[in-house]
Amino acid sequence: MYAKVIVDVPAKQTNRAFDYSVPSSMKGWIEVGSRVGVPFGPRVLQGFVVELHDTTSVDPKRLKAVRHILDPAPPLTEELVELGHWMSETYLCHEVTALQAMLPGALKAKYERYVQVADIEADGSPSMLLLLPSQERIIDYLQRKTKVKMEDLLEAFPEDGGLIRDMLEEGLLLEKQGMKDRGSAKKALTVFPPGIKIKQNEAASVSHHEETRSEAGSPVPAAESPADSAASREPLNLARLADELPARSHKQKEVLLYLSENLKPIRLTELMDKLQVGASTVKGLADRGWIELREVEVMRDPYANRHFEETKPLPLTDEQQSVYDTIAATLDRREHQVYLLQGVTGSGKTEVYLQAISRCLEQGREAIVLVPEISLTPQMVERFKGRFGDEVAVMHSRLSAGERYDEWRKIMRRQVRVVIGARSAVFVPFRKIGLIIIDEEHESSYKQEESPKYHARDVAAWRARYHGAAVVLGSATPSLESIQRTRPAAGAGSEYKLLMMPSRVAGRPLPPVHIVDMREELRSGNRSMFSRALHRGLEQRLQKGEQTVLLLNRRGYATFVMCRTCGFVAGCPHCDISLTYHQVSRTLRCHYCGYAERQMELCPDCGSEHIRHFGTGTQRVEEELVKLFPGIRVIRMDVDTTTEKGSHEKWLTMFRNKQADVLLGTQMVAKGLDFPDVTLVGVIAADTVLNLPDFRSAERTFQLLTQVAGRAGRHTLPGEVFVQTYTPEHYSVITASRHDYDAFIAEELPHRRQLGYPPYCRLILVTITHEQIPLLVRTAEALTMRLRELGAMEQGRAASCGEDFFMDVLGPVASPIPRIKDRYRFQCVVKYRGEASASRIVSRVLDEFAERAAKEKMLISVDVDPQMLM
Ligand SMILES: Nc1ncnc2c1ncn2[C@@H]1O[C@H](COP(=O)(O)OP(=O)(O)OP(=O)(O)O)[C@@H](O)[C@H]1O
Ligand SMILES: [Zn+2]
Ligand SMILES: [Zn+2]
Repeated sequence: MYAKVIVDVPAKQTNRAFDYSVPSSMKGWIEVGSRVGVPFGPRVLQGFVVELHDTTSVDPKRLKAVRHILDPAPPLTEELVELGHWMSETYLCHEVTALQAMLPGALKAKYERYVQVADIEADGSPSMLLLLPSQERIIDYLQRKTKVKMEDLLEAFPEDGGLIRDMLEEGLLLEKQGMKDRGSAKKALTVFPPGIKIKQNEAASVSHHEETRSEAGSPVPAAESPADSAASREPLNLARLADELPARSHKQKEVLLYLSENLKPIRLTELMDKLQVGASTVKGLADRGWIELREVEVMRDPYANRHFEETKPLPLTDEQQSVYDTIAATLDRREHQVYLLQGVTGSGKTEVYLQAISRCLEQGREAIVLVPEISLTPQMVERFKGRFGDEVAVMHSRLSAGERYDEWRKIMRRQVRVVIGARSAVFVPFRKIGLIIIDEEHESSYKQEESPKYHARDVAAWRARYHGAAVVLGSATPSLESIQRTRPAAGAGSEYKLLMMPSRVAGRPLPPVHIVDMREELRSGNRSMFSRALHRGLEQRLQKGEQTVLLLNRRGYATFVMCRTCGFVAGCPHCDISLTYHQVSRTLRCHYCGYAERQMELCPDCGSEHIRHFGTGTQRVEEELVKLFPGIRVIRMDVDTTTEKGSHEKWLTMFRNKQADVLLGTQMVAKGLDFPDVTLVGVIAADTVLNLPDFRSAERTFQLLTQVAGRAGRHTLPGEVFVQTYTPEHYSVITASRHDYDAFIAEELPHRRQLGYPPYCRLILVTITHEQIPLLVRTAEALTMRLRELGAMEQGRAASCGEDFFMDVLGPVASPIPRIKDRYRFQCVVKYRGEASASRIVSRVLDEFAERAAKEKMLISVDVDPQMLM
């Protein structure tokens, strides 16, 4: 048997599958999707099996063999391997990068370099070797230990770095590379009464309230287990043994009696807690061979101590019902279809998701729910756990690597059938997907900014097509790309189908939104960041004991340091960007390269002491709130206050329990929250996004304002919204204030069409970086020219066959951030319409330039469908 393996070296030369032979011992094990260790040159690398064959075109004698299989069951499915291939072509990334992105961080290989003594004997010339005493000491040290890391060796012989290097060069020492996973299963000592035979898998949920679903359906290494041998003997009678013990061993008696009544494995710590005995008491019994004590894998469950109120399906409103019926019919027919569910804020989209998932589970299929990271709030998790209980795994970045790994293992073991998570949860290794839901589908966080630069929406559609599954994209403010796809294309049907829920549940009205012109405020002498109207609104809410949500957009309110005498702004010496002030550590930091320096006391330019630290915008708002309304209780949620694990949850619970009057924050407070007593929403400054040099800025402004306005008056109390702005005439502000999506796109789409931006064209952003500008400019220009040339040729070819294809290349120009980490950055933008040939052209040009780029140390990166042109 032969395997094609993609190795873990993201480079052009290795971006293809290599052939290996499969030793017969592995034949029953190895599968497409297995993670393996394979010899590659002098090293052993991690790789993924992408194909298995009985024959090979390579001379079998020249093939190396697969060295190890790294996991008991393959972490990837055949489908995911195929998806990886599609991603590499679509997003122009290395295939291994795509495959790696599908695994939890814990499974990503970490390489460790070990130092070994060369096998001198085998060289046949031992007598020729004359070792220096210092060399002998090093060899002696290495022979006494195993797996000595290079760093450790250098630490043990701090004087001899040069000597060690020489020994490596002379071949006296060898460097070996080993592999290690970043995270691992957590183990806990577990007590086994005699005669209890248990499989590793089941042991995993020992003494956990979750019941164990049967087999994972995957082979697990037959661990040498003491319980197995115990089982072959006649089970010991624990009660009788307890009698044999002397009276002073009453603690041990207690343990034996407990175990004789509860003939099942129990975690050591739990047993100690229960019976108030020490570990030595239990270990003593194990030493006598009466019980078994061994380590088993346990699951970390971040929600273990949480009780979720069970919820029952609500009777649906007419609008919900008709949307649900359409989705359910598609599920029943096992058809593939992407739905765009446009439902205003508070229209009850979540209840539709829940009931659609129920239907999908009844069919024995699985469901994935994606939500933006910041709206993966406890409230959201609660809704799904409340309906589906232990069937739900949660994946988000606030879990530790270990916790995430455990959630992922639950999926591998088929212990859960619903996953709710942020972007990367789209890759969970389910095998029978029936439904994928993407909530707030317009959110830019569904696009990954690092390679693989995939969009979860498109990956979801791909997977759903593979499985014959439905996709539901939900939003009150769909992205223009998605809404465009609901419109019939020339000569064909539409790609997505539009479903609408235009009204709020129970006939509740959308809140009135008042636009406040802040220029007007200034003219009337109000210099505060609160307009008089918002001030009055806050006052009223405080009197009535109702709550307020205040939004301050983080972007545009950077936290920087400026000299008030000369206007000097502290910038990063390596990047063209200002440094960010971190109040806690009193440092200035660069968010792009990590450069940090101490807070300035004097201006480096003019020596002035008048340095002003602009704290986070939210911090300033908080200060002003407290000044204006003494005694006001404010919860501030921003990057500074939510880094600590669980802090998010803590703040929101406090707010829900009405321990605060105001929830003040960045985008975090705009989405998904559903609090009955919030009757006022204030937007401190609506323009901060509008001023960004980004063709999506109007769309983002409209979305953010609509979302945050949607937090008010969601239950019985009516709500009200104030939007403060310096551009009250802008259509994104006006249409958002009227909750009028159609009016917004009626203004926005013609702009996009005129400028040739998405959704009318697609974009590919090519960024080129180098330390020297002249070289950079030359290469950037050559590359852009070549793109233009090939684009024109393709356009000509398409025109002659009557195909619709258009391609244009803008640039090259300096990137909006012209320098990062001492590298200058230039970019060009490919605009195109029509089928995928543009990415083929870009891919071809990259290939042509690969050698030159390597020689010149030029870095070229590509972003297909970029969210930002940065
Ligand atoms: N059929 C129903 N009957 C009664 N109440 C409902 C029903 N459906 C939803 N609700 C309630 O209406 C409120 C709003 O629903 P939900 O949060 O799902 O809205 P949404 O459409 O997701 O809004 P947003 O886009 O703002 O997140 C919730 O409190 C929910 O419990
Ligand atoms: Zn100065
Ligand atoms: Zn920097």
